[in-house]
Amino acid sequence: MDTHSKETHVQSVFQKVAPKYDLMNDLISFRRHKAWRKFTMKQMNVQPGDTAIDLCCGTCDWTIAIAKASQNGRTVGLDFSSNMLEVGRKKVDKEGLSNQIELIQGNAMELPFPDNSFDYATIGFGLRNVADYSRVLQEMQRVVKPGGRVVCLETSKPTWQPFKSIYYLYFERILPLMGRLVAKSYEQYKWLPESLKAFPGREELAQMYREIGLQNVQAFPLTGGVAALHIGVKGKDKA
Ligand SMILES: C[S@@+](CC[C@H](N)C(=O)[O-])C[C@H]1O[C@@H](n2cnc3c(N)ncnc32)[C@H](O)[C@@H]1O
Repeated sequence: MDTHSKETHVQSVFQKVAPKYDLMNDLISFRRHKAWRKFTMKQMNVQPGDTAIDLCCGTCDWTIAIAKASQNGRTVGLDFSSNMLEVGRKKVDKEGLSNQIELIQGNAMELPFPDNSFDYATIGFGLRNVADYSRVLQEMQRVVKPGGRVVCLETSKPTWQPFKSIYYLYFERILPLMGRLVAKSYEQYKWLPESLKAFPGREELAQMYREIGLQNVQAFPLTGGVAALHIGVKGKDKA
């Protein structure tokens, strides 16, 4: 799929699933995504005053968690789906964080910020959806300060048989049916396994981090490798 077709397809998927996105996340991951997010926040160790940009922020769960941890630190959420942002904005308002969190409709491939702007750049279940993974990681590296972190939480590929076979059966056959039943979106939930197929495995993604120059790269498998957390640091020489 070329860049334009992938972006158009992905945008239409999320415009459609936005109202049911949070419910479906709980269902399809058996609520594991909450534990993955908690583990991620622990590893990030955000300090009061830290600043962050959350790419592909969607309905803003991670954006809100970062803003709370950084207390008064500037937090930006960026996404290209107006419907996902709308759901997110309601949650941000409900949490009383609308003065701290700035939500922007934009493309993760071209961040509208100067170099060295943030302490963290994060992307949650978003990298798999973009047209050029490496370009987005480079953009994340560009906008963090030297010493800042590029953090990616994403579905991944378990390698251990027989778990792997059961997982693929669930992901490719059962999950789209759940999408049809609950969110009335069979085609949209078919996109999840399709996008995972093309996405690098845990080690390959860590290698991609290193290739663009990120340092001290850590890759954590989550729940038998069905998800993974990657963290890399921007070198002081990259200012
Ligand atoms: C699976 S959702 C993840 C939402 C949220 N980060 C989370 O952790 O639940 C993926 C999001 O990425 C957004 N997205 C995909 N490609 C994008 C791009 N190129 N630029 C901006 N947003 C994008 C979609 O609109 C969608 O809201």
